[in-house]
Amino acid sequence: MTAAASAPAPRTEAQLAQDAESLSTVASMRRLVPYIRPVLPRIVGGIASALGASLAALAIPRVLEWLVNGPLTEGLEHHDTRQLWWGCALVLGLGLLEAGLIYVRRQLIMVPGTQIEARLRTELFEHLQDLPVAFHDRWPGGQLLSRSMSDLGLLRRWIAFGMMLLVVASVTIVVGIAILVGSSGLLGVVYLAGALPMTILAFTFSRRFRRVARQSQDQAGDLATAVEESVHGIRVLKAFGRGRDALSSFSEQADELRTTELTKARTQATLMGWLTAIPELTLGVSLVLGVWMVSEGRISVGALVAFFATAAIVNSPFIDLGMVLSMTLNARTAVDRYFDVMSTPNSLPDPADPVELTDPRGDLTFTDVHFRYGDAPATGPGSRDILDGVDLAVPAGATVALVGLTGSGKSTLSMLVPRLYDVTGGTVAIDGVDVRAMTREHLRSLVGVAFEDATLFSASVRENVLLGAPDDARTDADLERALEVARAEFVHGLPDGVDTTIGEEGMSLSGGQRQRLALARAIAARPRVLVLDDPLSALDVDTEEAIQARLRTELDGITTLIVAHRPSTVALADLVAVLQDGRITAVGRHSDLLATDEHYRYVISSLEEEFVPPPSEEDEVLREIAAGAVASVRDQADEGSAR
Ligand SMILES: Nc1ncnc2c1ncn2[C@@H]1O[C@H](COP(=O)(O)OP(=O)(O)OP(=O)(O)O)[C@@H](O)[C@H]1O
Repeated sequence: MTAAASAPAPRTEAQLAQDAESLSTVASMRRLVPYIRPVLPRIVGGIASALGASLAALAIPRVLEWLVNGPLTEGLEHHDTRQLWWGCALVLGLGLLEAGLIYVRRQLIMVPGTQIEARLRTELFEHLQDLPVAFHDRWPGGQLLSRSMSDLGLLRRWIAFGMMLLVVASVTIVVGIAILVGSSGLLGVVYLAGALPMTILAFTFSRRFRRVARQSQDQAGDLATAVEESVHGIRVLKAFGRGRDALSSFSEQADELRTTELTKARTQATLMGWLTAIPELTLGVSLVLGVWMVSEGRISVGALVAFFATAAIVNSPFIDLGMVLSMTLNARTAVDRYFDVMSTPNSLPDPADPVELTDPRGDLTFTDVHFRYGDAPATGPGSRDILDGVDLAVPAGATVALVGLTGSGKSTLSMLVPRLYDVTGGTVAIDGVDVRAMTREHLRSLVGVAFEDATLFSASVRENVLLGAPDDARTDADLERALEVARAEFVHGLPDGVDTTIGEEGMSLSGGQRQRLALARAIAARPRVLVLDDPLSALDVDTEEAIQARLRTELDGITTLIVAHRPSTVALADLVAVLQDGRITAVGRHSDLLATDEHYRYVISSLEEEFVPPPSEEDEVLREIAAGAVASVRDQADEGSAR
């Protein structure tokens, strides 16, 4: 059994969500510590400034108490206003200090949030690049997009605002209540009694809000996938007139998200309502009690004023707490969703002790290769290995065409060479070295690939073609050579030649043009082993022939495995290998196989049926008849208009 076969099955999205749910909010957020550590001084400075501002605010009522009890009563009786002025100056000073500290807090806290967000996003992108194709088969693009954009945006806002407000609100409440209980005794205890139902409420709210927050962020990801898919497939939707269907299914999803968002907003509004009402209620009760206590001479008027001024200051963080709690739970969901991806290990790791081929020849061998996709059922139909013991040797410098019925596994076999997937049994080797014994970077410097579905990037032609080229083969001459072999000289007619930026995924080019650039890219990489998966399928016959002629000399010395979907592609090859029932059942020259192998004859005849032949003499005659018919229609029209 191979390493890949024994690897644990990847966690599904639902399982990952469950794993995350089992963590406490503190445990979940603790995963951010390595990211927060480098910017910790600024964050601590910001929190300290915010705390200083709150303490300055809490000190103001103490000065007011002293002013009311001292300078305002006794002082004025003795016509002594000096202390009054000093008191006013102190209140002003504390107010200015509070404002100054709030300014410092904002300055300090602004940067860390954006720094952490940028680092998290870059690492996510890096990890996504590193994860194998099998991961991307399972994860919808929109989910990854929403995790790297909106989730990280939520996290930035929490770091810049929520985290600090959480600390400041908690400290202000604790210190404020301690002051209230310490200075006003019974009044403080009454106020404190209100904190108990609020704690219970906050706890119940957290559980409910967490569930709905996760649901809404997951639904937003699904919605992003729907947008991505319909934008990607806009041509198909328009061509089949399915725009309305796409819209109605999108509206359904958008409605679901809206309903979840509303539930979330209602849950938050309920909590905020209670967090506003309970302190106000306790304040009301305290007011009645306080007035009675003053009338009974149990506390001074100054103490009562100070109590209410302090309680007013403590009330506001109670209200903030509702908002901060929901921000924190949103951020926690964002962290969970981020680490769902980041904690997915790479199932195709580099070996601990990699082998490097210093002078590669390019012998490519498949020995008893087995493969099945991760989502294949363990039993029943579809449980068989797609590749079920493939043995094939492509000698260095040879070109072998892989031929088989549709769905026989030709593309799958070709993807095992650059390790886009790993075998689940057997080995794929270059010069006798298992491809899994090399680093992926080294392996991919040896192997060039071009697929039928030519993917290009929104970058210049030059950048696209030289994407995989080694450092010493990136000159203009290298670029021109690759373009010439792939017959992609059309790029010189583009507005900025090879420096023209081609639109998103190269959609501004024709299918054939994209394929030629993808082929040029594979050639520019100067590989020892070239894997071509029907890279000429979108080309007209003349262009294909011209490219084939050029490739035949160019491929001399490069080991080439070419998946053939057209009989003409077979002409490129020295040998043809027939893939049937997951195995190579015959290897030989095209003419020999035609004579000896019944399955090969069947496959070639089915490929010929699909293949549109080049124009024949008969076509030329038909074309002339058609041209004549068009001309006679035009003549009749001219006559009609003359009359
Ligand atoms: N990413 C995937 N996940 C699961 N199954 C897959 C995946 N890609 C291909 N398959 C399945 O593997 C089998 C072989 O597919 P593959 O594309 O290798 O065949 P092929 O011979 O190249 O076909 P064609 O000639 O039509 O291109 C098919 O049954 C296909 O449904």
